Amino acid sequence: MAWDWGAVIVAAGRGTRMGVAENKVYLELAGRPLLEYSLGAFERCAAVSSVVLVVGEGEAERASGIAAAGRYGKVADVVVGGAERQTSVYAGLAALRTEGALVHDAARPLVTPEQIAACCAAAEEHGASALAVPVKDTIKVSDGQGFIVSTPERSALWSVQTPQAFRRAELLEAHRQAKEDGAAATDDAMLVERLGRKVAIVRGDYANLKITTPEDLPIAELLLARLKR
Ligand SMILES: Nc1ccn([C@@H]2O[C@H](COP(=O)(O)OP(=O)(O)OP(=O)(O)O)[C@@H](O)[C@H]2O)c(=O)n1
Ligand SMILES: C[C@](O)(CO)[C@H](O)COP(=O)(O)O
Repeated sequence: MAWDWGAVIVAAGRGTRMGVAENKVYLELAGRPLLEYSLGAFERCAAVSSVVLVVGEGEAERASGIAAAGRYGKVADVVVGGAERQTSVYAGLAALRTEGALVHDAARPLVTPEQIAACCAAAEEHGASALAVPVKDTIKVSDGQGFIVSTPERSALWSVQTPQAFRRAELLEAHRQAKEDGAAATDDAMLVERLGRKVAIVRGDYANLKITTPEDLPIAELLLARLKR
């Protein structure tokens, strides 16, 4: 890679949709905390030199302990996140020093070093990139009252994942601008898109699922056993 790459791994959520009392990134997947899988993938990706781990209030010791026990030596900093994913990413970015910045959800444990490297390569070529898979279902837009208003053409729809990769200064600027404008986004690409920049799609893998609701965990266990990640 031409750029030096660092990663922000966001792990400061609550897991509300998971319906558990603790932050879901500490739930076990095949006997190891979810968080460890992402740390492992970034550790094994040669393109990445450092990782900033963003954790919840009061969780720094627990997260640092997991990073130390697993010898994830690329973890350069552990910072406390915010109330929303967007504020957590912003906090992590502020602590990153590399030219390239990857952003990844700790809630996506099945990411691979190859996918991370592919995002870095595409961002170096196009300015920014995001891992994504083609949508399999037909997607409807609702009126918010329980009725369908339209059906977007499926062939143009992608379900975007993480990692997403950017030039760090550009992503920081996009976050700064969004904060100033009061713009909320559910991913980082969206913040860069709103500044008129292009984000390249990197074809990902359906197995890189986000552990969001209870049925996702047993599915991830099956995938893990099958894919030997
Ligand atoms: N304030 C927040 C919210 C989310 N995240 C992180 O962003 C990723 C994706 O978020 P999501 O799946 O929504 O996680 P939660 O916020 O924990 O889940 P929920 O929305 O169901 O509460 C997760 O790795 C989560 O830890 C974060 O760092 N800070
Ligand atoms: C960033 C993301 O994982 C891309 O699919 C997703 O948007 C995170 O959303 P969430 O609302 O934090 O679950």
